[in-house]
Amino acid sequence: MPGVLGRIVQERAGDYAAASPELGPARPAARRFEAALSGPGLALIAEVKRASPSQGAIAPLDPATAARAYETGGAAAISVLTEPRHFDGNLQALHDVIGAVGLPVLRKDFVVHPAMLREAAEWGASAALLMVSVLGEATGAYLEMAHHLGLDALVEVHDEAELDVALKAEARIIGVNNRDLTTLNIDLAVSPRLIRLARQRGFAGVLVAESGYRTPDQIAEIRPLADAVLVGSSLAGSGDLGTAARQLMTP
Ligand SMILES: O=C(O)c1ccccc1NCC(=O)[C@H](O)[C@H](O)COP(=O)(O)O
Repeated sequence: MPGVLGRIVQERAGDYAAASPELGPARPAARRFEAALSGPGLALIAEVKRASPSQGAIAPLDPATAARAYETGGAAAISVLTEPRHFDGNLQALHDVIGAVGLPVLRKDFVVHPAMLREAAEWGASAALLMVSVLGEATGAYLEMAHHLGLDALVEVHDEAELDVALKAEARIIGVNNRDLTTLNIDLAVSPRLIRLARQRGFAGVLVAESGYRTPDQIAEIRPLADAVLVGSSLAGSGDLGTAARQLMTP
């Protein structure tokens, strides 16, 4: 895996190399994250994102305060980055956000070990991100582990081959990332193309457009196609997160 993605995956694998892969007992599926994205209209997943490889430092957000602002601004769910080296995230941020809002919370990380899912469930997250670019054919096994733990899974794809893997794994929620994680280039045409393709292939689950959205006009393009949109940098760096969330999503 080339580029920054390869480096992050290697680092996260090292972080969890000594962790137990035991999941523990099965937990009931609450499906709160899925339900929050399934209502009428385009739902917003607003991301607590303090830094990133593409932007460097974005804003020194207090996670709980940021999440409350997003909730006030109309978000349907919150995404919290827990990767420490490149995104300035951590599990405490996840914990703080879960305690601060009534919305379902997604653990956004580079899941490479079952312990990362166990942690997400134990800390009270509703969902975890599973990246096909990272997990490949193991995506289905990780999806089963997430469901065993009562978690929803946002299964992320960036091209047609990855979409095929997500469909074969019987993902219920598929996210299409506009950002190529090897080059970090953003192409907002990726989500519409793959979302249409997923529907043509009979996918009846939840479809999420991810990354690169900054303006209401860009949101208008994806509104008729996606069930939800995941937005991080443009909201996190806005200075007034609640107002920015509401203005972005106002048609
Ligand atoms: O954001 C990055 O630079 C990045 C680099 C390498 C791997 C992942 C990366 N981002 C993860 C995400 O998918 C985004 O945080 C999320 O979709 C929100 O994107 P944006 O609204 O563009 O911040």
